[in-house]
Amino acid sequence: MIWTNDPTRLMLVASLAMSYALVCLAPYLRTRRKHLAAQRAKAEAAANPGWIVAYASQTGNAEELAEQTLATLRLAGIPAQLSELSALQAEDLQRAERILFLVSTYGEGDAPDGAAAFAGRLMTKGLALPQLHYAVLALGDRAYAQFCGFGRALDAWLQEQGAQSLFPRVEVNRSSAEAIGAWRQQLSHLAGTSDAPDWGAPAFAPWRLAARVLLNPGSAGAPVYHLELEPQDGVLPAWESGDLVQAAAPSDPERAREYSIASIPADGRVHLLVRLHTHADGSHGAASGWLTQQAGIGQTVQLRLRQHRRFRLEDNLQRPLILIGNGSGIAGLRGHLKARAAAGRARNWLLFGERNEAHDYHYREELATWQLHGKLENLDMVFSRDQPQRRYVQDRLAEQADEVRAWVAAGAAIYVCGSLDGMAAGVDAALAAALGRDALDQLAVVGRYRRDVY
Ligand SMILES: Cc1cc2nc3c(=O)[nH]c(=O)nc-3n(C[C@H](O)[C@H](O)[C@H](O)COP(=O)(O)O)c2cc1C
Repeated sequence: MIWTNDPTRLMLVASLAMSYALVCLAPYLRTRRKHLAAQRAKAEAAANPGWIVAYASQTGNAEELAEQTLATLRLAGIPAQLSELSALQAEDLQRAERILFLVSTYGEGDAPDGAAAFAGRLMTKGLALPQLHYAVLALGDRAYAQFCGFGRALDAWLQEQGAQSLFPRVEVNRSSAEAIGAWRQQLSHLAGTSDAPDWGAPAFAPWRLAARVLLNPGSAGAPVYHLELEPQDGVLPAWESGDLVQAAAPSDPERAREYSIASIPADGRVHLLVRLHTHADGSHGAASGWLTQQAGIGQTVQLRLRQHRRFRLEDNLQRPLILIGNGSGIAGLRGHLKARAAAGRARNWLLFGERNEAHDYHYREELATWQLHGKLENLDMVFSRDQPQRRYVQDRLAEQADEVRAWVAAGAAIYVCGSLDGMAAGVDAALAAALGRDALDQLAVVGRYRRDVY
């Protein structure tokens, strides 16, 4: 710069320097303002931690209701956060002033898989919780002996710890709209809103039945059909492998059945595996009878797709995968294998059980093709009735304990899909024997042991 005494020029230089300083300062001030705001928010959050909406869910019902509960609170301006029950530590419970628990029940009155560790870790001990106000929404099904067993146990434990209930436990039988309505009403009352969004019945959409094939002619078991469906409006909704559909017979829309989706959106259709259910009196199950016997090709079927986060691949897409199942459980596992093949993930090990190789080897060619192209590293098919001594998938798993340990040590995740009776408990025991019970529980907590058993 050339030195000058000219006052006009001096003014100009000074104002330029000032503008430059402001330009430099503005981002700094913005960042600082943001920083201070974040600090203030943090301090406020510490002073008033807000409400916690904690859920324990196996197939997503409790999770979905927890999300709706959270939305209702936030709409009312109440700070609230969502948490899986298993993520809560003793200190969180002792610090919190308000927690809404939404939990389902599995097994025989047990916690859903993901919450087993919470039940074992915290609910077996005493923990003073006099500051805690809470409510429980317990999901279950009256067809089971221990109706809402886990929700009731959680409620009783909280009472014993001195926590105070905000209103009596609400029990939901088979997603009853009435009970869910009662929970919503209590919530609106607490939150001081009358304009809570309606959590109305899920919307079903019309789909066209495009194909149906009997997969197991001559089987000793009930007939299993492969179905393909296309949306009537031609617009394929998004879903991920592991998700479910709900389907109901037109004659009995109240009793929708859930089926695992056996395809991925790239297939252009929803594939389902439906086993025809026959009651003792010879009549067919409403949904399975409708889907496999009554609905004709081209006819409209009402479906609703449902996210099933607990059984999605998520981060496990990157990991080696051990897929275990039996019977119609191949549906959910096939969805995952398709997603893996599409993503170029080849470290897949399928252990699958059915009755006879001659009749019940579902998707045989497809599995062989994946193997041939290196997309399925290990395939263990176990046919229970092809030898004098019955053999099940858990027996194979027990023989392969070393291999299971090696895969898990290499970071594998484990997915189990199929029947609860006979398979799920046997597989769980074989995995616990191979890996150790605590290690298996820990895998469930971090989402590396996921089950869709029914
Ligand atoms: C294999 C299995 C076992 C179940 N056991 C029970 C039970 O013992 N008691 C009960 O009330 N409900 C039981 N249920 C019903 C579930 O709790 C109910 O379907 C609930 O809506 C599931 O919610 P979620 O999707 O959040 O896991 C069971 C369901 C299945 C599939």
